[in-house]
Amino acid sequence: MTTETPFFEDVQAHYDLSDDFFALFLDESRTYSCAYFEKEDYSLNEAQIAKIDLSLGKLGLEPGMTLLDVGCGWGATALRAMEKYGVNVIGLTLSKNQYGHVKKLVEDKAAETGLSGDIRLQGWEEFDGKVDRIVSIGAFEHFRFERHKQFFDFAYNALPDDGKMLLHTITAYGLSHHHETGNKIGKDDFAFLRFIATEIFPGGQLPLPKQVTDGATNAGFTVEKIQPLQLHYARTLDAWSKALGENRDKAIELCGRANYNTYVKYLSGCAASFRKDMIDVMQFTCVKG
Ligand SMILES: C[S@@+](CC[C@H](N)C(=O)[O-])C[C@H]1O[C@@H](n2cnc3c(N)ncnc32)[C@H](O)[C@@H]1O
Repeated sequence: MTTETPFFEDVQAHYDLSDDFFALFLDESRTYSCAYFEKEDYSLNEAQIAKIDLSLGKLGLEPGMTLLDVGCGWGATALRAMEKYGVNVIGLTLSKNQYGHVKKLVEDKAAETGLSGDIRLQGWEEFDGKVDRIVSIGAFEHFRFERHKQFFDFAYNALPDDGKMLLHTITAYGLSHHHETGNKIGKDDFAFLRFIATEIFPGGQLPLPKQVTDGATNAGFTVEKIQPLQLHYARTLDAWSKALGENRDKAIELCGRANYNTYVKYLSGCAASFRKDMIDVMQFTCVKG
């Protein structure tokens, strides 16, 4: 456990806008991260389940283990882990709305399966237990550079000698990458990323892939595999944009025209940033031992 206070206010400013609003464009599992279109004809929901299975499948889960989900969102990964792998789960979120939504679902699943399911309104900064495996999907972007070392040390110490962590995060590319690839990046591209880090995800920061691998290896992990999913995120964002557009009137009724317009800009602009190779999204399999 660290002595740091999690960034509750910044995180809640985004996720606690309105559950009904997010439900208008997310799939029915309310997974809010890059889907994995493993098969060309997958629906968004099938691709979200495929991403969750891809992530959990890298962890070597065995029935009876305890899995920590750092940034459990609306609970799809924790529920799937209980159902498919027979593991106990602890899920952490900083969002009050997500906590209210997932706690009951996971408790019901625990009663049905005889497993333990514990959802907490708590940051990893405040977590003090030992677990067998860690999964973290789409949360690292909120942790801030100055806490990366603490996060990797925390994860390393929470795991047993043969422990594993699957870390899934959006990453940025530096100027040297754009020089090498001949990618034409302009002021507007950087202005868009600033808009995301101020108006959409306040305090959000995108690491370079090397920052993730250095952070993990400095803590003692070996990064066994890195899997980029860049164009899968563009496609996910297209699906969210389309669904939001189809629900325009309801979205405006729930959250106002300004929020609707901001989300249209955010979702379509992020899809373009993935396609332009400005940003990527990667799964890092970090193993101890
Ligand atoms: C983009 S959502 C992803 C949710 C989920 N993993 C998914 O794929 O749908 C990011 C999640 O990270 C959580 N989060 C952000 N900072 C956190 C922290 N310091 N500790 C724990 N959770 C955090 C948020 O509350 C939210 O649940």
